[in-house]
Amino acid sequence: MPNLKDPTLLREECWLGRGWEGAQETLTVTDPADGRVIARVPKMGAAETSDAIAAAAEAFPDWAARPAKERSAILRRWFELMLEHADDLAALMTAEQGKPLAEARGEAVYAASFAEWFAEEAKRIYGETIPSPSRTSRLLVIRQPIGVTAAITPWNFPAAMITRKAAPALAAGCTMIVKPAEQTPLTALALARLAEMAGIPHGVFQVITGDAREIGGVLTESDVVRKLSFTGSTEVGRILMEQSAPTIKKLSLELGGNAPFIVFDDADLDAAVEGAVVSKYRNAGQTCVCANRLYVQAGVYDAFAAKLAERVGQMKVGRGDAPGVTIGPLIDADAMSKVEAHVADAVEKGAQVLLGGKRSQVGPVFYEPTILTGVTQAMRVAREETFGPVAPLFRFETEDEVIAMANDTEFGLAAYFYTENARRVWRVTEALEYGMVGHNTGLISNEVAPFGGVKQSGLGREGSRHGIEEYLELKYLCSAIG
Ligand SMILES: NC(=O)c1ccc[n+]([C@@H]2O[C@H](COP(=O)([O-])OP(=O)(O)OC[C@H]3O[C@@H](n4cnc5c(N)ncnc54)[C@H](O)[C@@H]3O)[C@@H](O)[C@H]2O)c1
Ligand SMILES: O=C[C@H](O)CS(=O)(=O)O
Repeated sequence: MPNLKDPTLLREECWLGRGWEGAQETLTVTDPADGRVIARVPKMGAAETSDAIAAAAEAFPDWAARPAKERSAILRRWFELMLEHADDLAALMTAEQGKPLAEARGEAVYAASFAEWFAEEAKRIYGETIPSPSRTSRLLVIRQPIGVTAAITPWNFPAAMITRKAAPALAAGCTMIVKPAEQTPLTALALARLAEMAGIPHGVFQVITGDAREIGGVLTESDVVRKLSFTGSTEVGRILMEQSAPTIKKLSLELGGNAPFIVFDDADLDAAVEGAVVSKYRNAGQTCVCANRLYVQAGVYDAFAAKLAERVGQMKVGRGDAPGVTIGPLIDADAMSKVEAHVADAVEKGAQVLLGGKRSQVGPVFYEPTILTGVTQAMRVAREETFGPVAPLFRFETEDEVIAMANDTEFGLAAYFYTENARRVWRVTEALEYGMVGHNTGLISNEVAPFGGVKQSGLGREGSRHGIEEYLELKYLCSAIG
């Protein structure tokens, strides 16, 4: 475990309504780079989840009744504390998730930005007046917090996926119970420690670790929990959607992706290579918006492949806390098996390995940054989210052909394309069936823009002015004055 500047950020207890709580049974937290146990956290279950829901319900009225400016100031303090402790948050993320330290620090700042943004949005939850159709009535709309909410989050962005939910929830006046991924609880618990330091009252923000199915079952079945925000695989999103149906919960689902990355003949190839690198290899390819399929127009295919290989060949595989490392470990052996299966399937069906294509010597869950050529739609990499540092290059001839291939998936989260043709920008942007599109860039995520997907990549949006609407209900008043 790294030495933290503030050791109180390393928590092996849950942050619940009554404060920090342990449990007889614990779950181990391991460093993915070498499998070492770095901490133990409580294995909480149904009883503790029910208690957390009760505490959240008890805290809700006062938190919702506070002036928005007061909630805003507390969220702002949480933001400031995240920035002040960014190095410690980064050290915890690298220790339990494996990402390179520089990326982890970037995530700490990114996570903090959601608290900053929604501290501001808290003060702008406006209502509406509506011109009445009659002389004797007056109509208006107010926005109110939905109440007790829950969040279930993934391991790949242990900090940002929590604040992207908790910040708007608390800004709106809701209370939130977070169940982080079992692989990355330490970052979540450190955020809880910072929430405690920021003065977020007990019960308003809780972090519970333990049995995912058991905790998730109680959260989804409870009629007190009026909103569930989930980020994770589409498969689990379906399960939670089904479990939430009996209580008609409001849902936000940020699910799987299968991003196309399209390079047209007229693209700036150097820019396209840089965009491909940042989109594909960030977090060792373990991001929901990473380029999963790279479509390159025939006229520039060989040149792009060569440039990309030269650039990727400079990458360094290793532990995330080692100097100069750009590709850290995959999260676990299952992730490694999936990446290997995807590469083997592609090669078996005729693809060639231009670079990498095998496990790194660094360790059992390290995979070499890889480029495949001669890839076709018949291969698994075309249909499934690889979630690893593998760039499969597909060749295409025409714009219509590549749009059809890009849209030939049940996913619709992010898509990218490179062209210098202004007319093509509008044609391709409007034709791509995705929630988010990057033009001449491979990095689109920030706190001010609406993040989310269409089709089976999810429901709703996070961040931006839209993100807070997920935690509000509209109430319409018709007042007779005649
Ligand atoms: N769209 C986005 O913003 C976004 C962001 C990050 C990750 N993801 C997606 O998440 C996936 C990778 O993350 P992951 O492996 O953590 O996903 P996952 O779906 O396996 O797990 C996500 C969370 O759900 C919990 N969970 C799993 N099964 C559950 C159940 N039956 N009941 C209740 N909770 C359950 C896990 O403990 C974890 O906290 C990828 O598909 C990736 O694309 C999407
Ligand atoms: O994995 C997907 C996350 O949303 C990562 S990011 O928001 O694109 O940084």
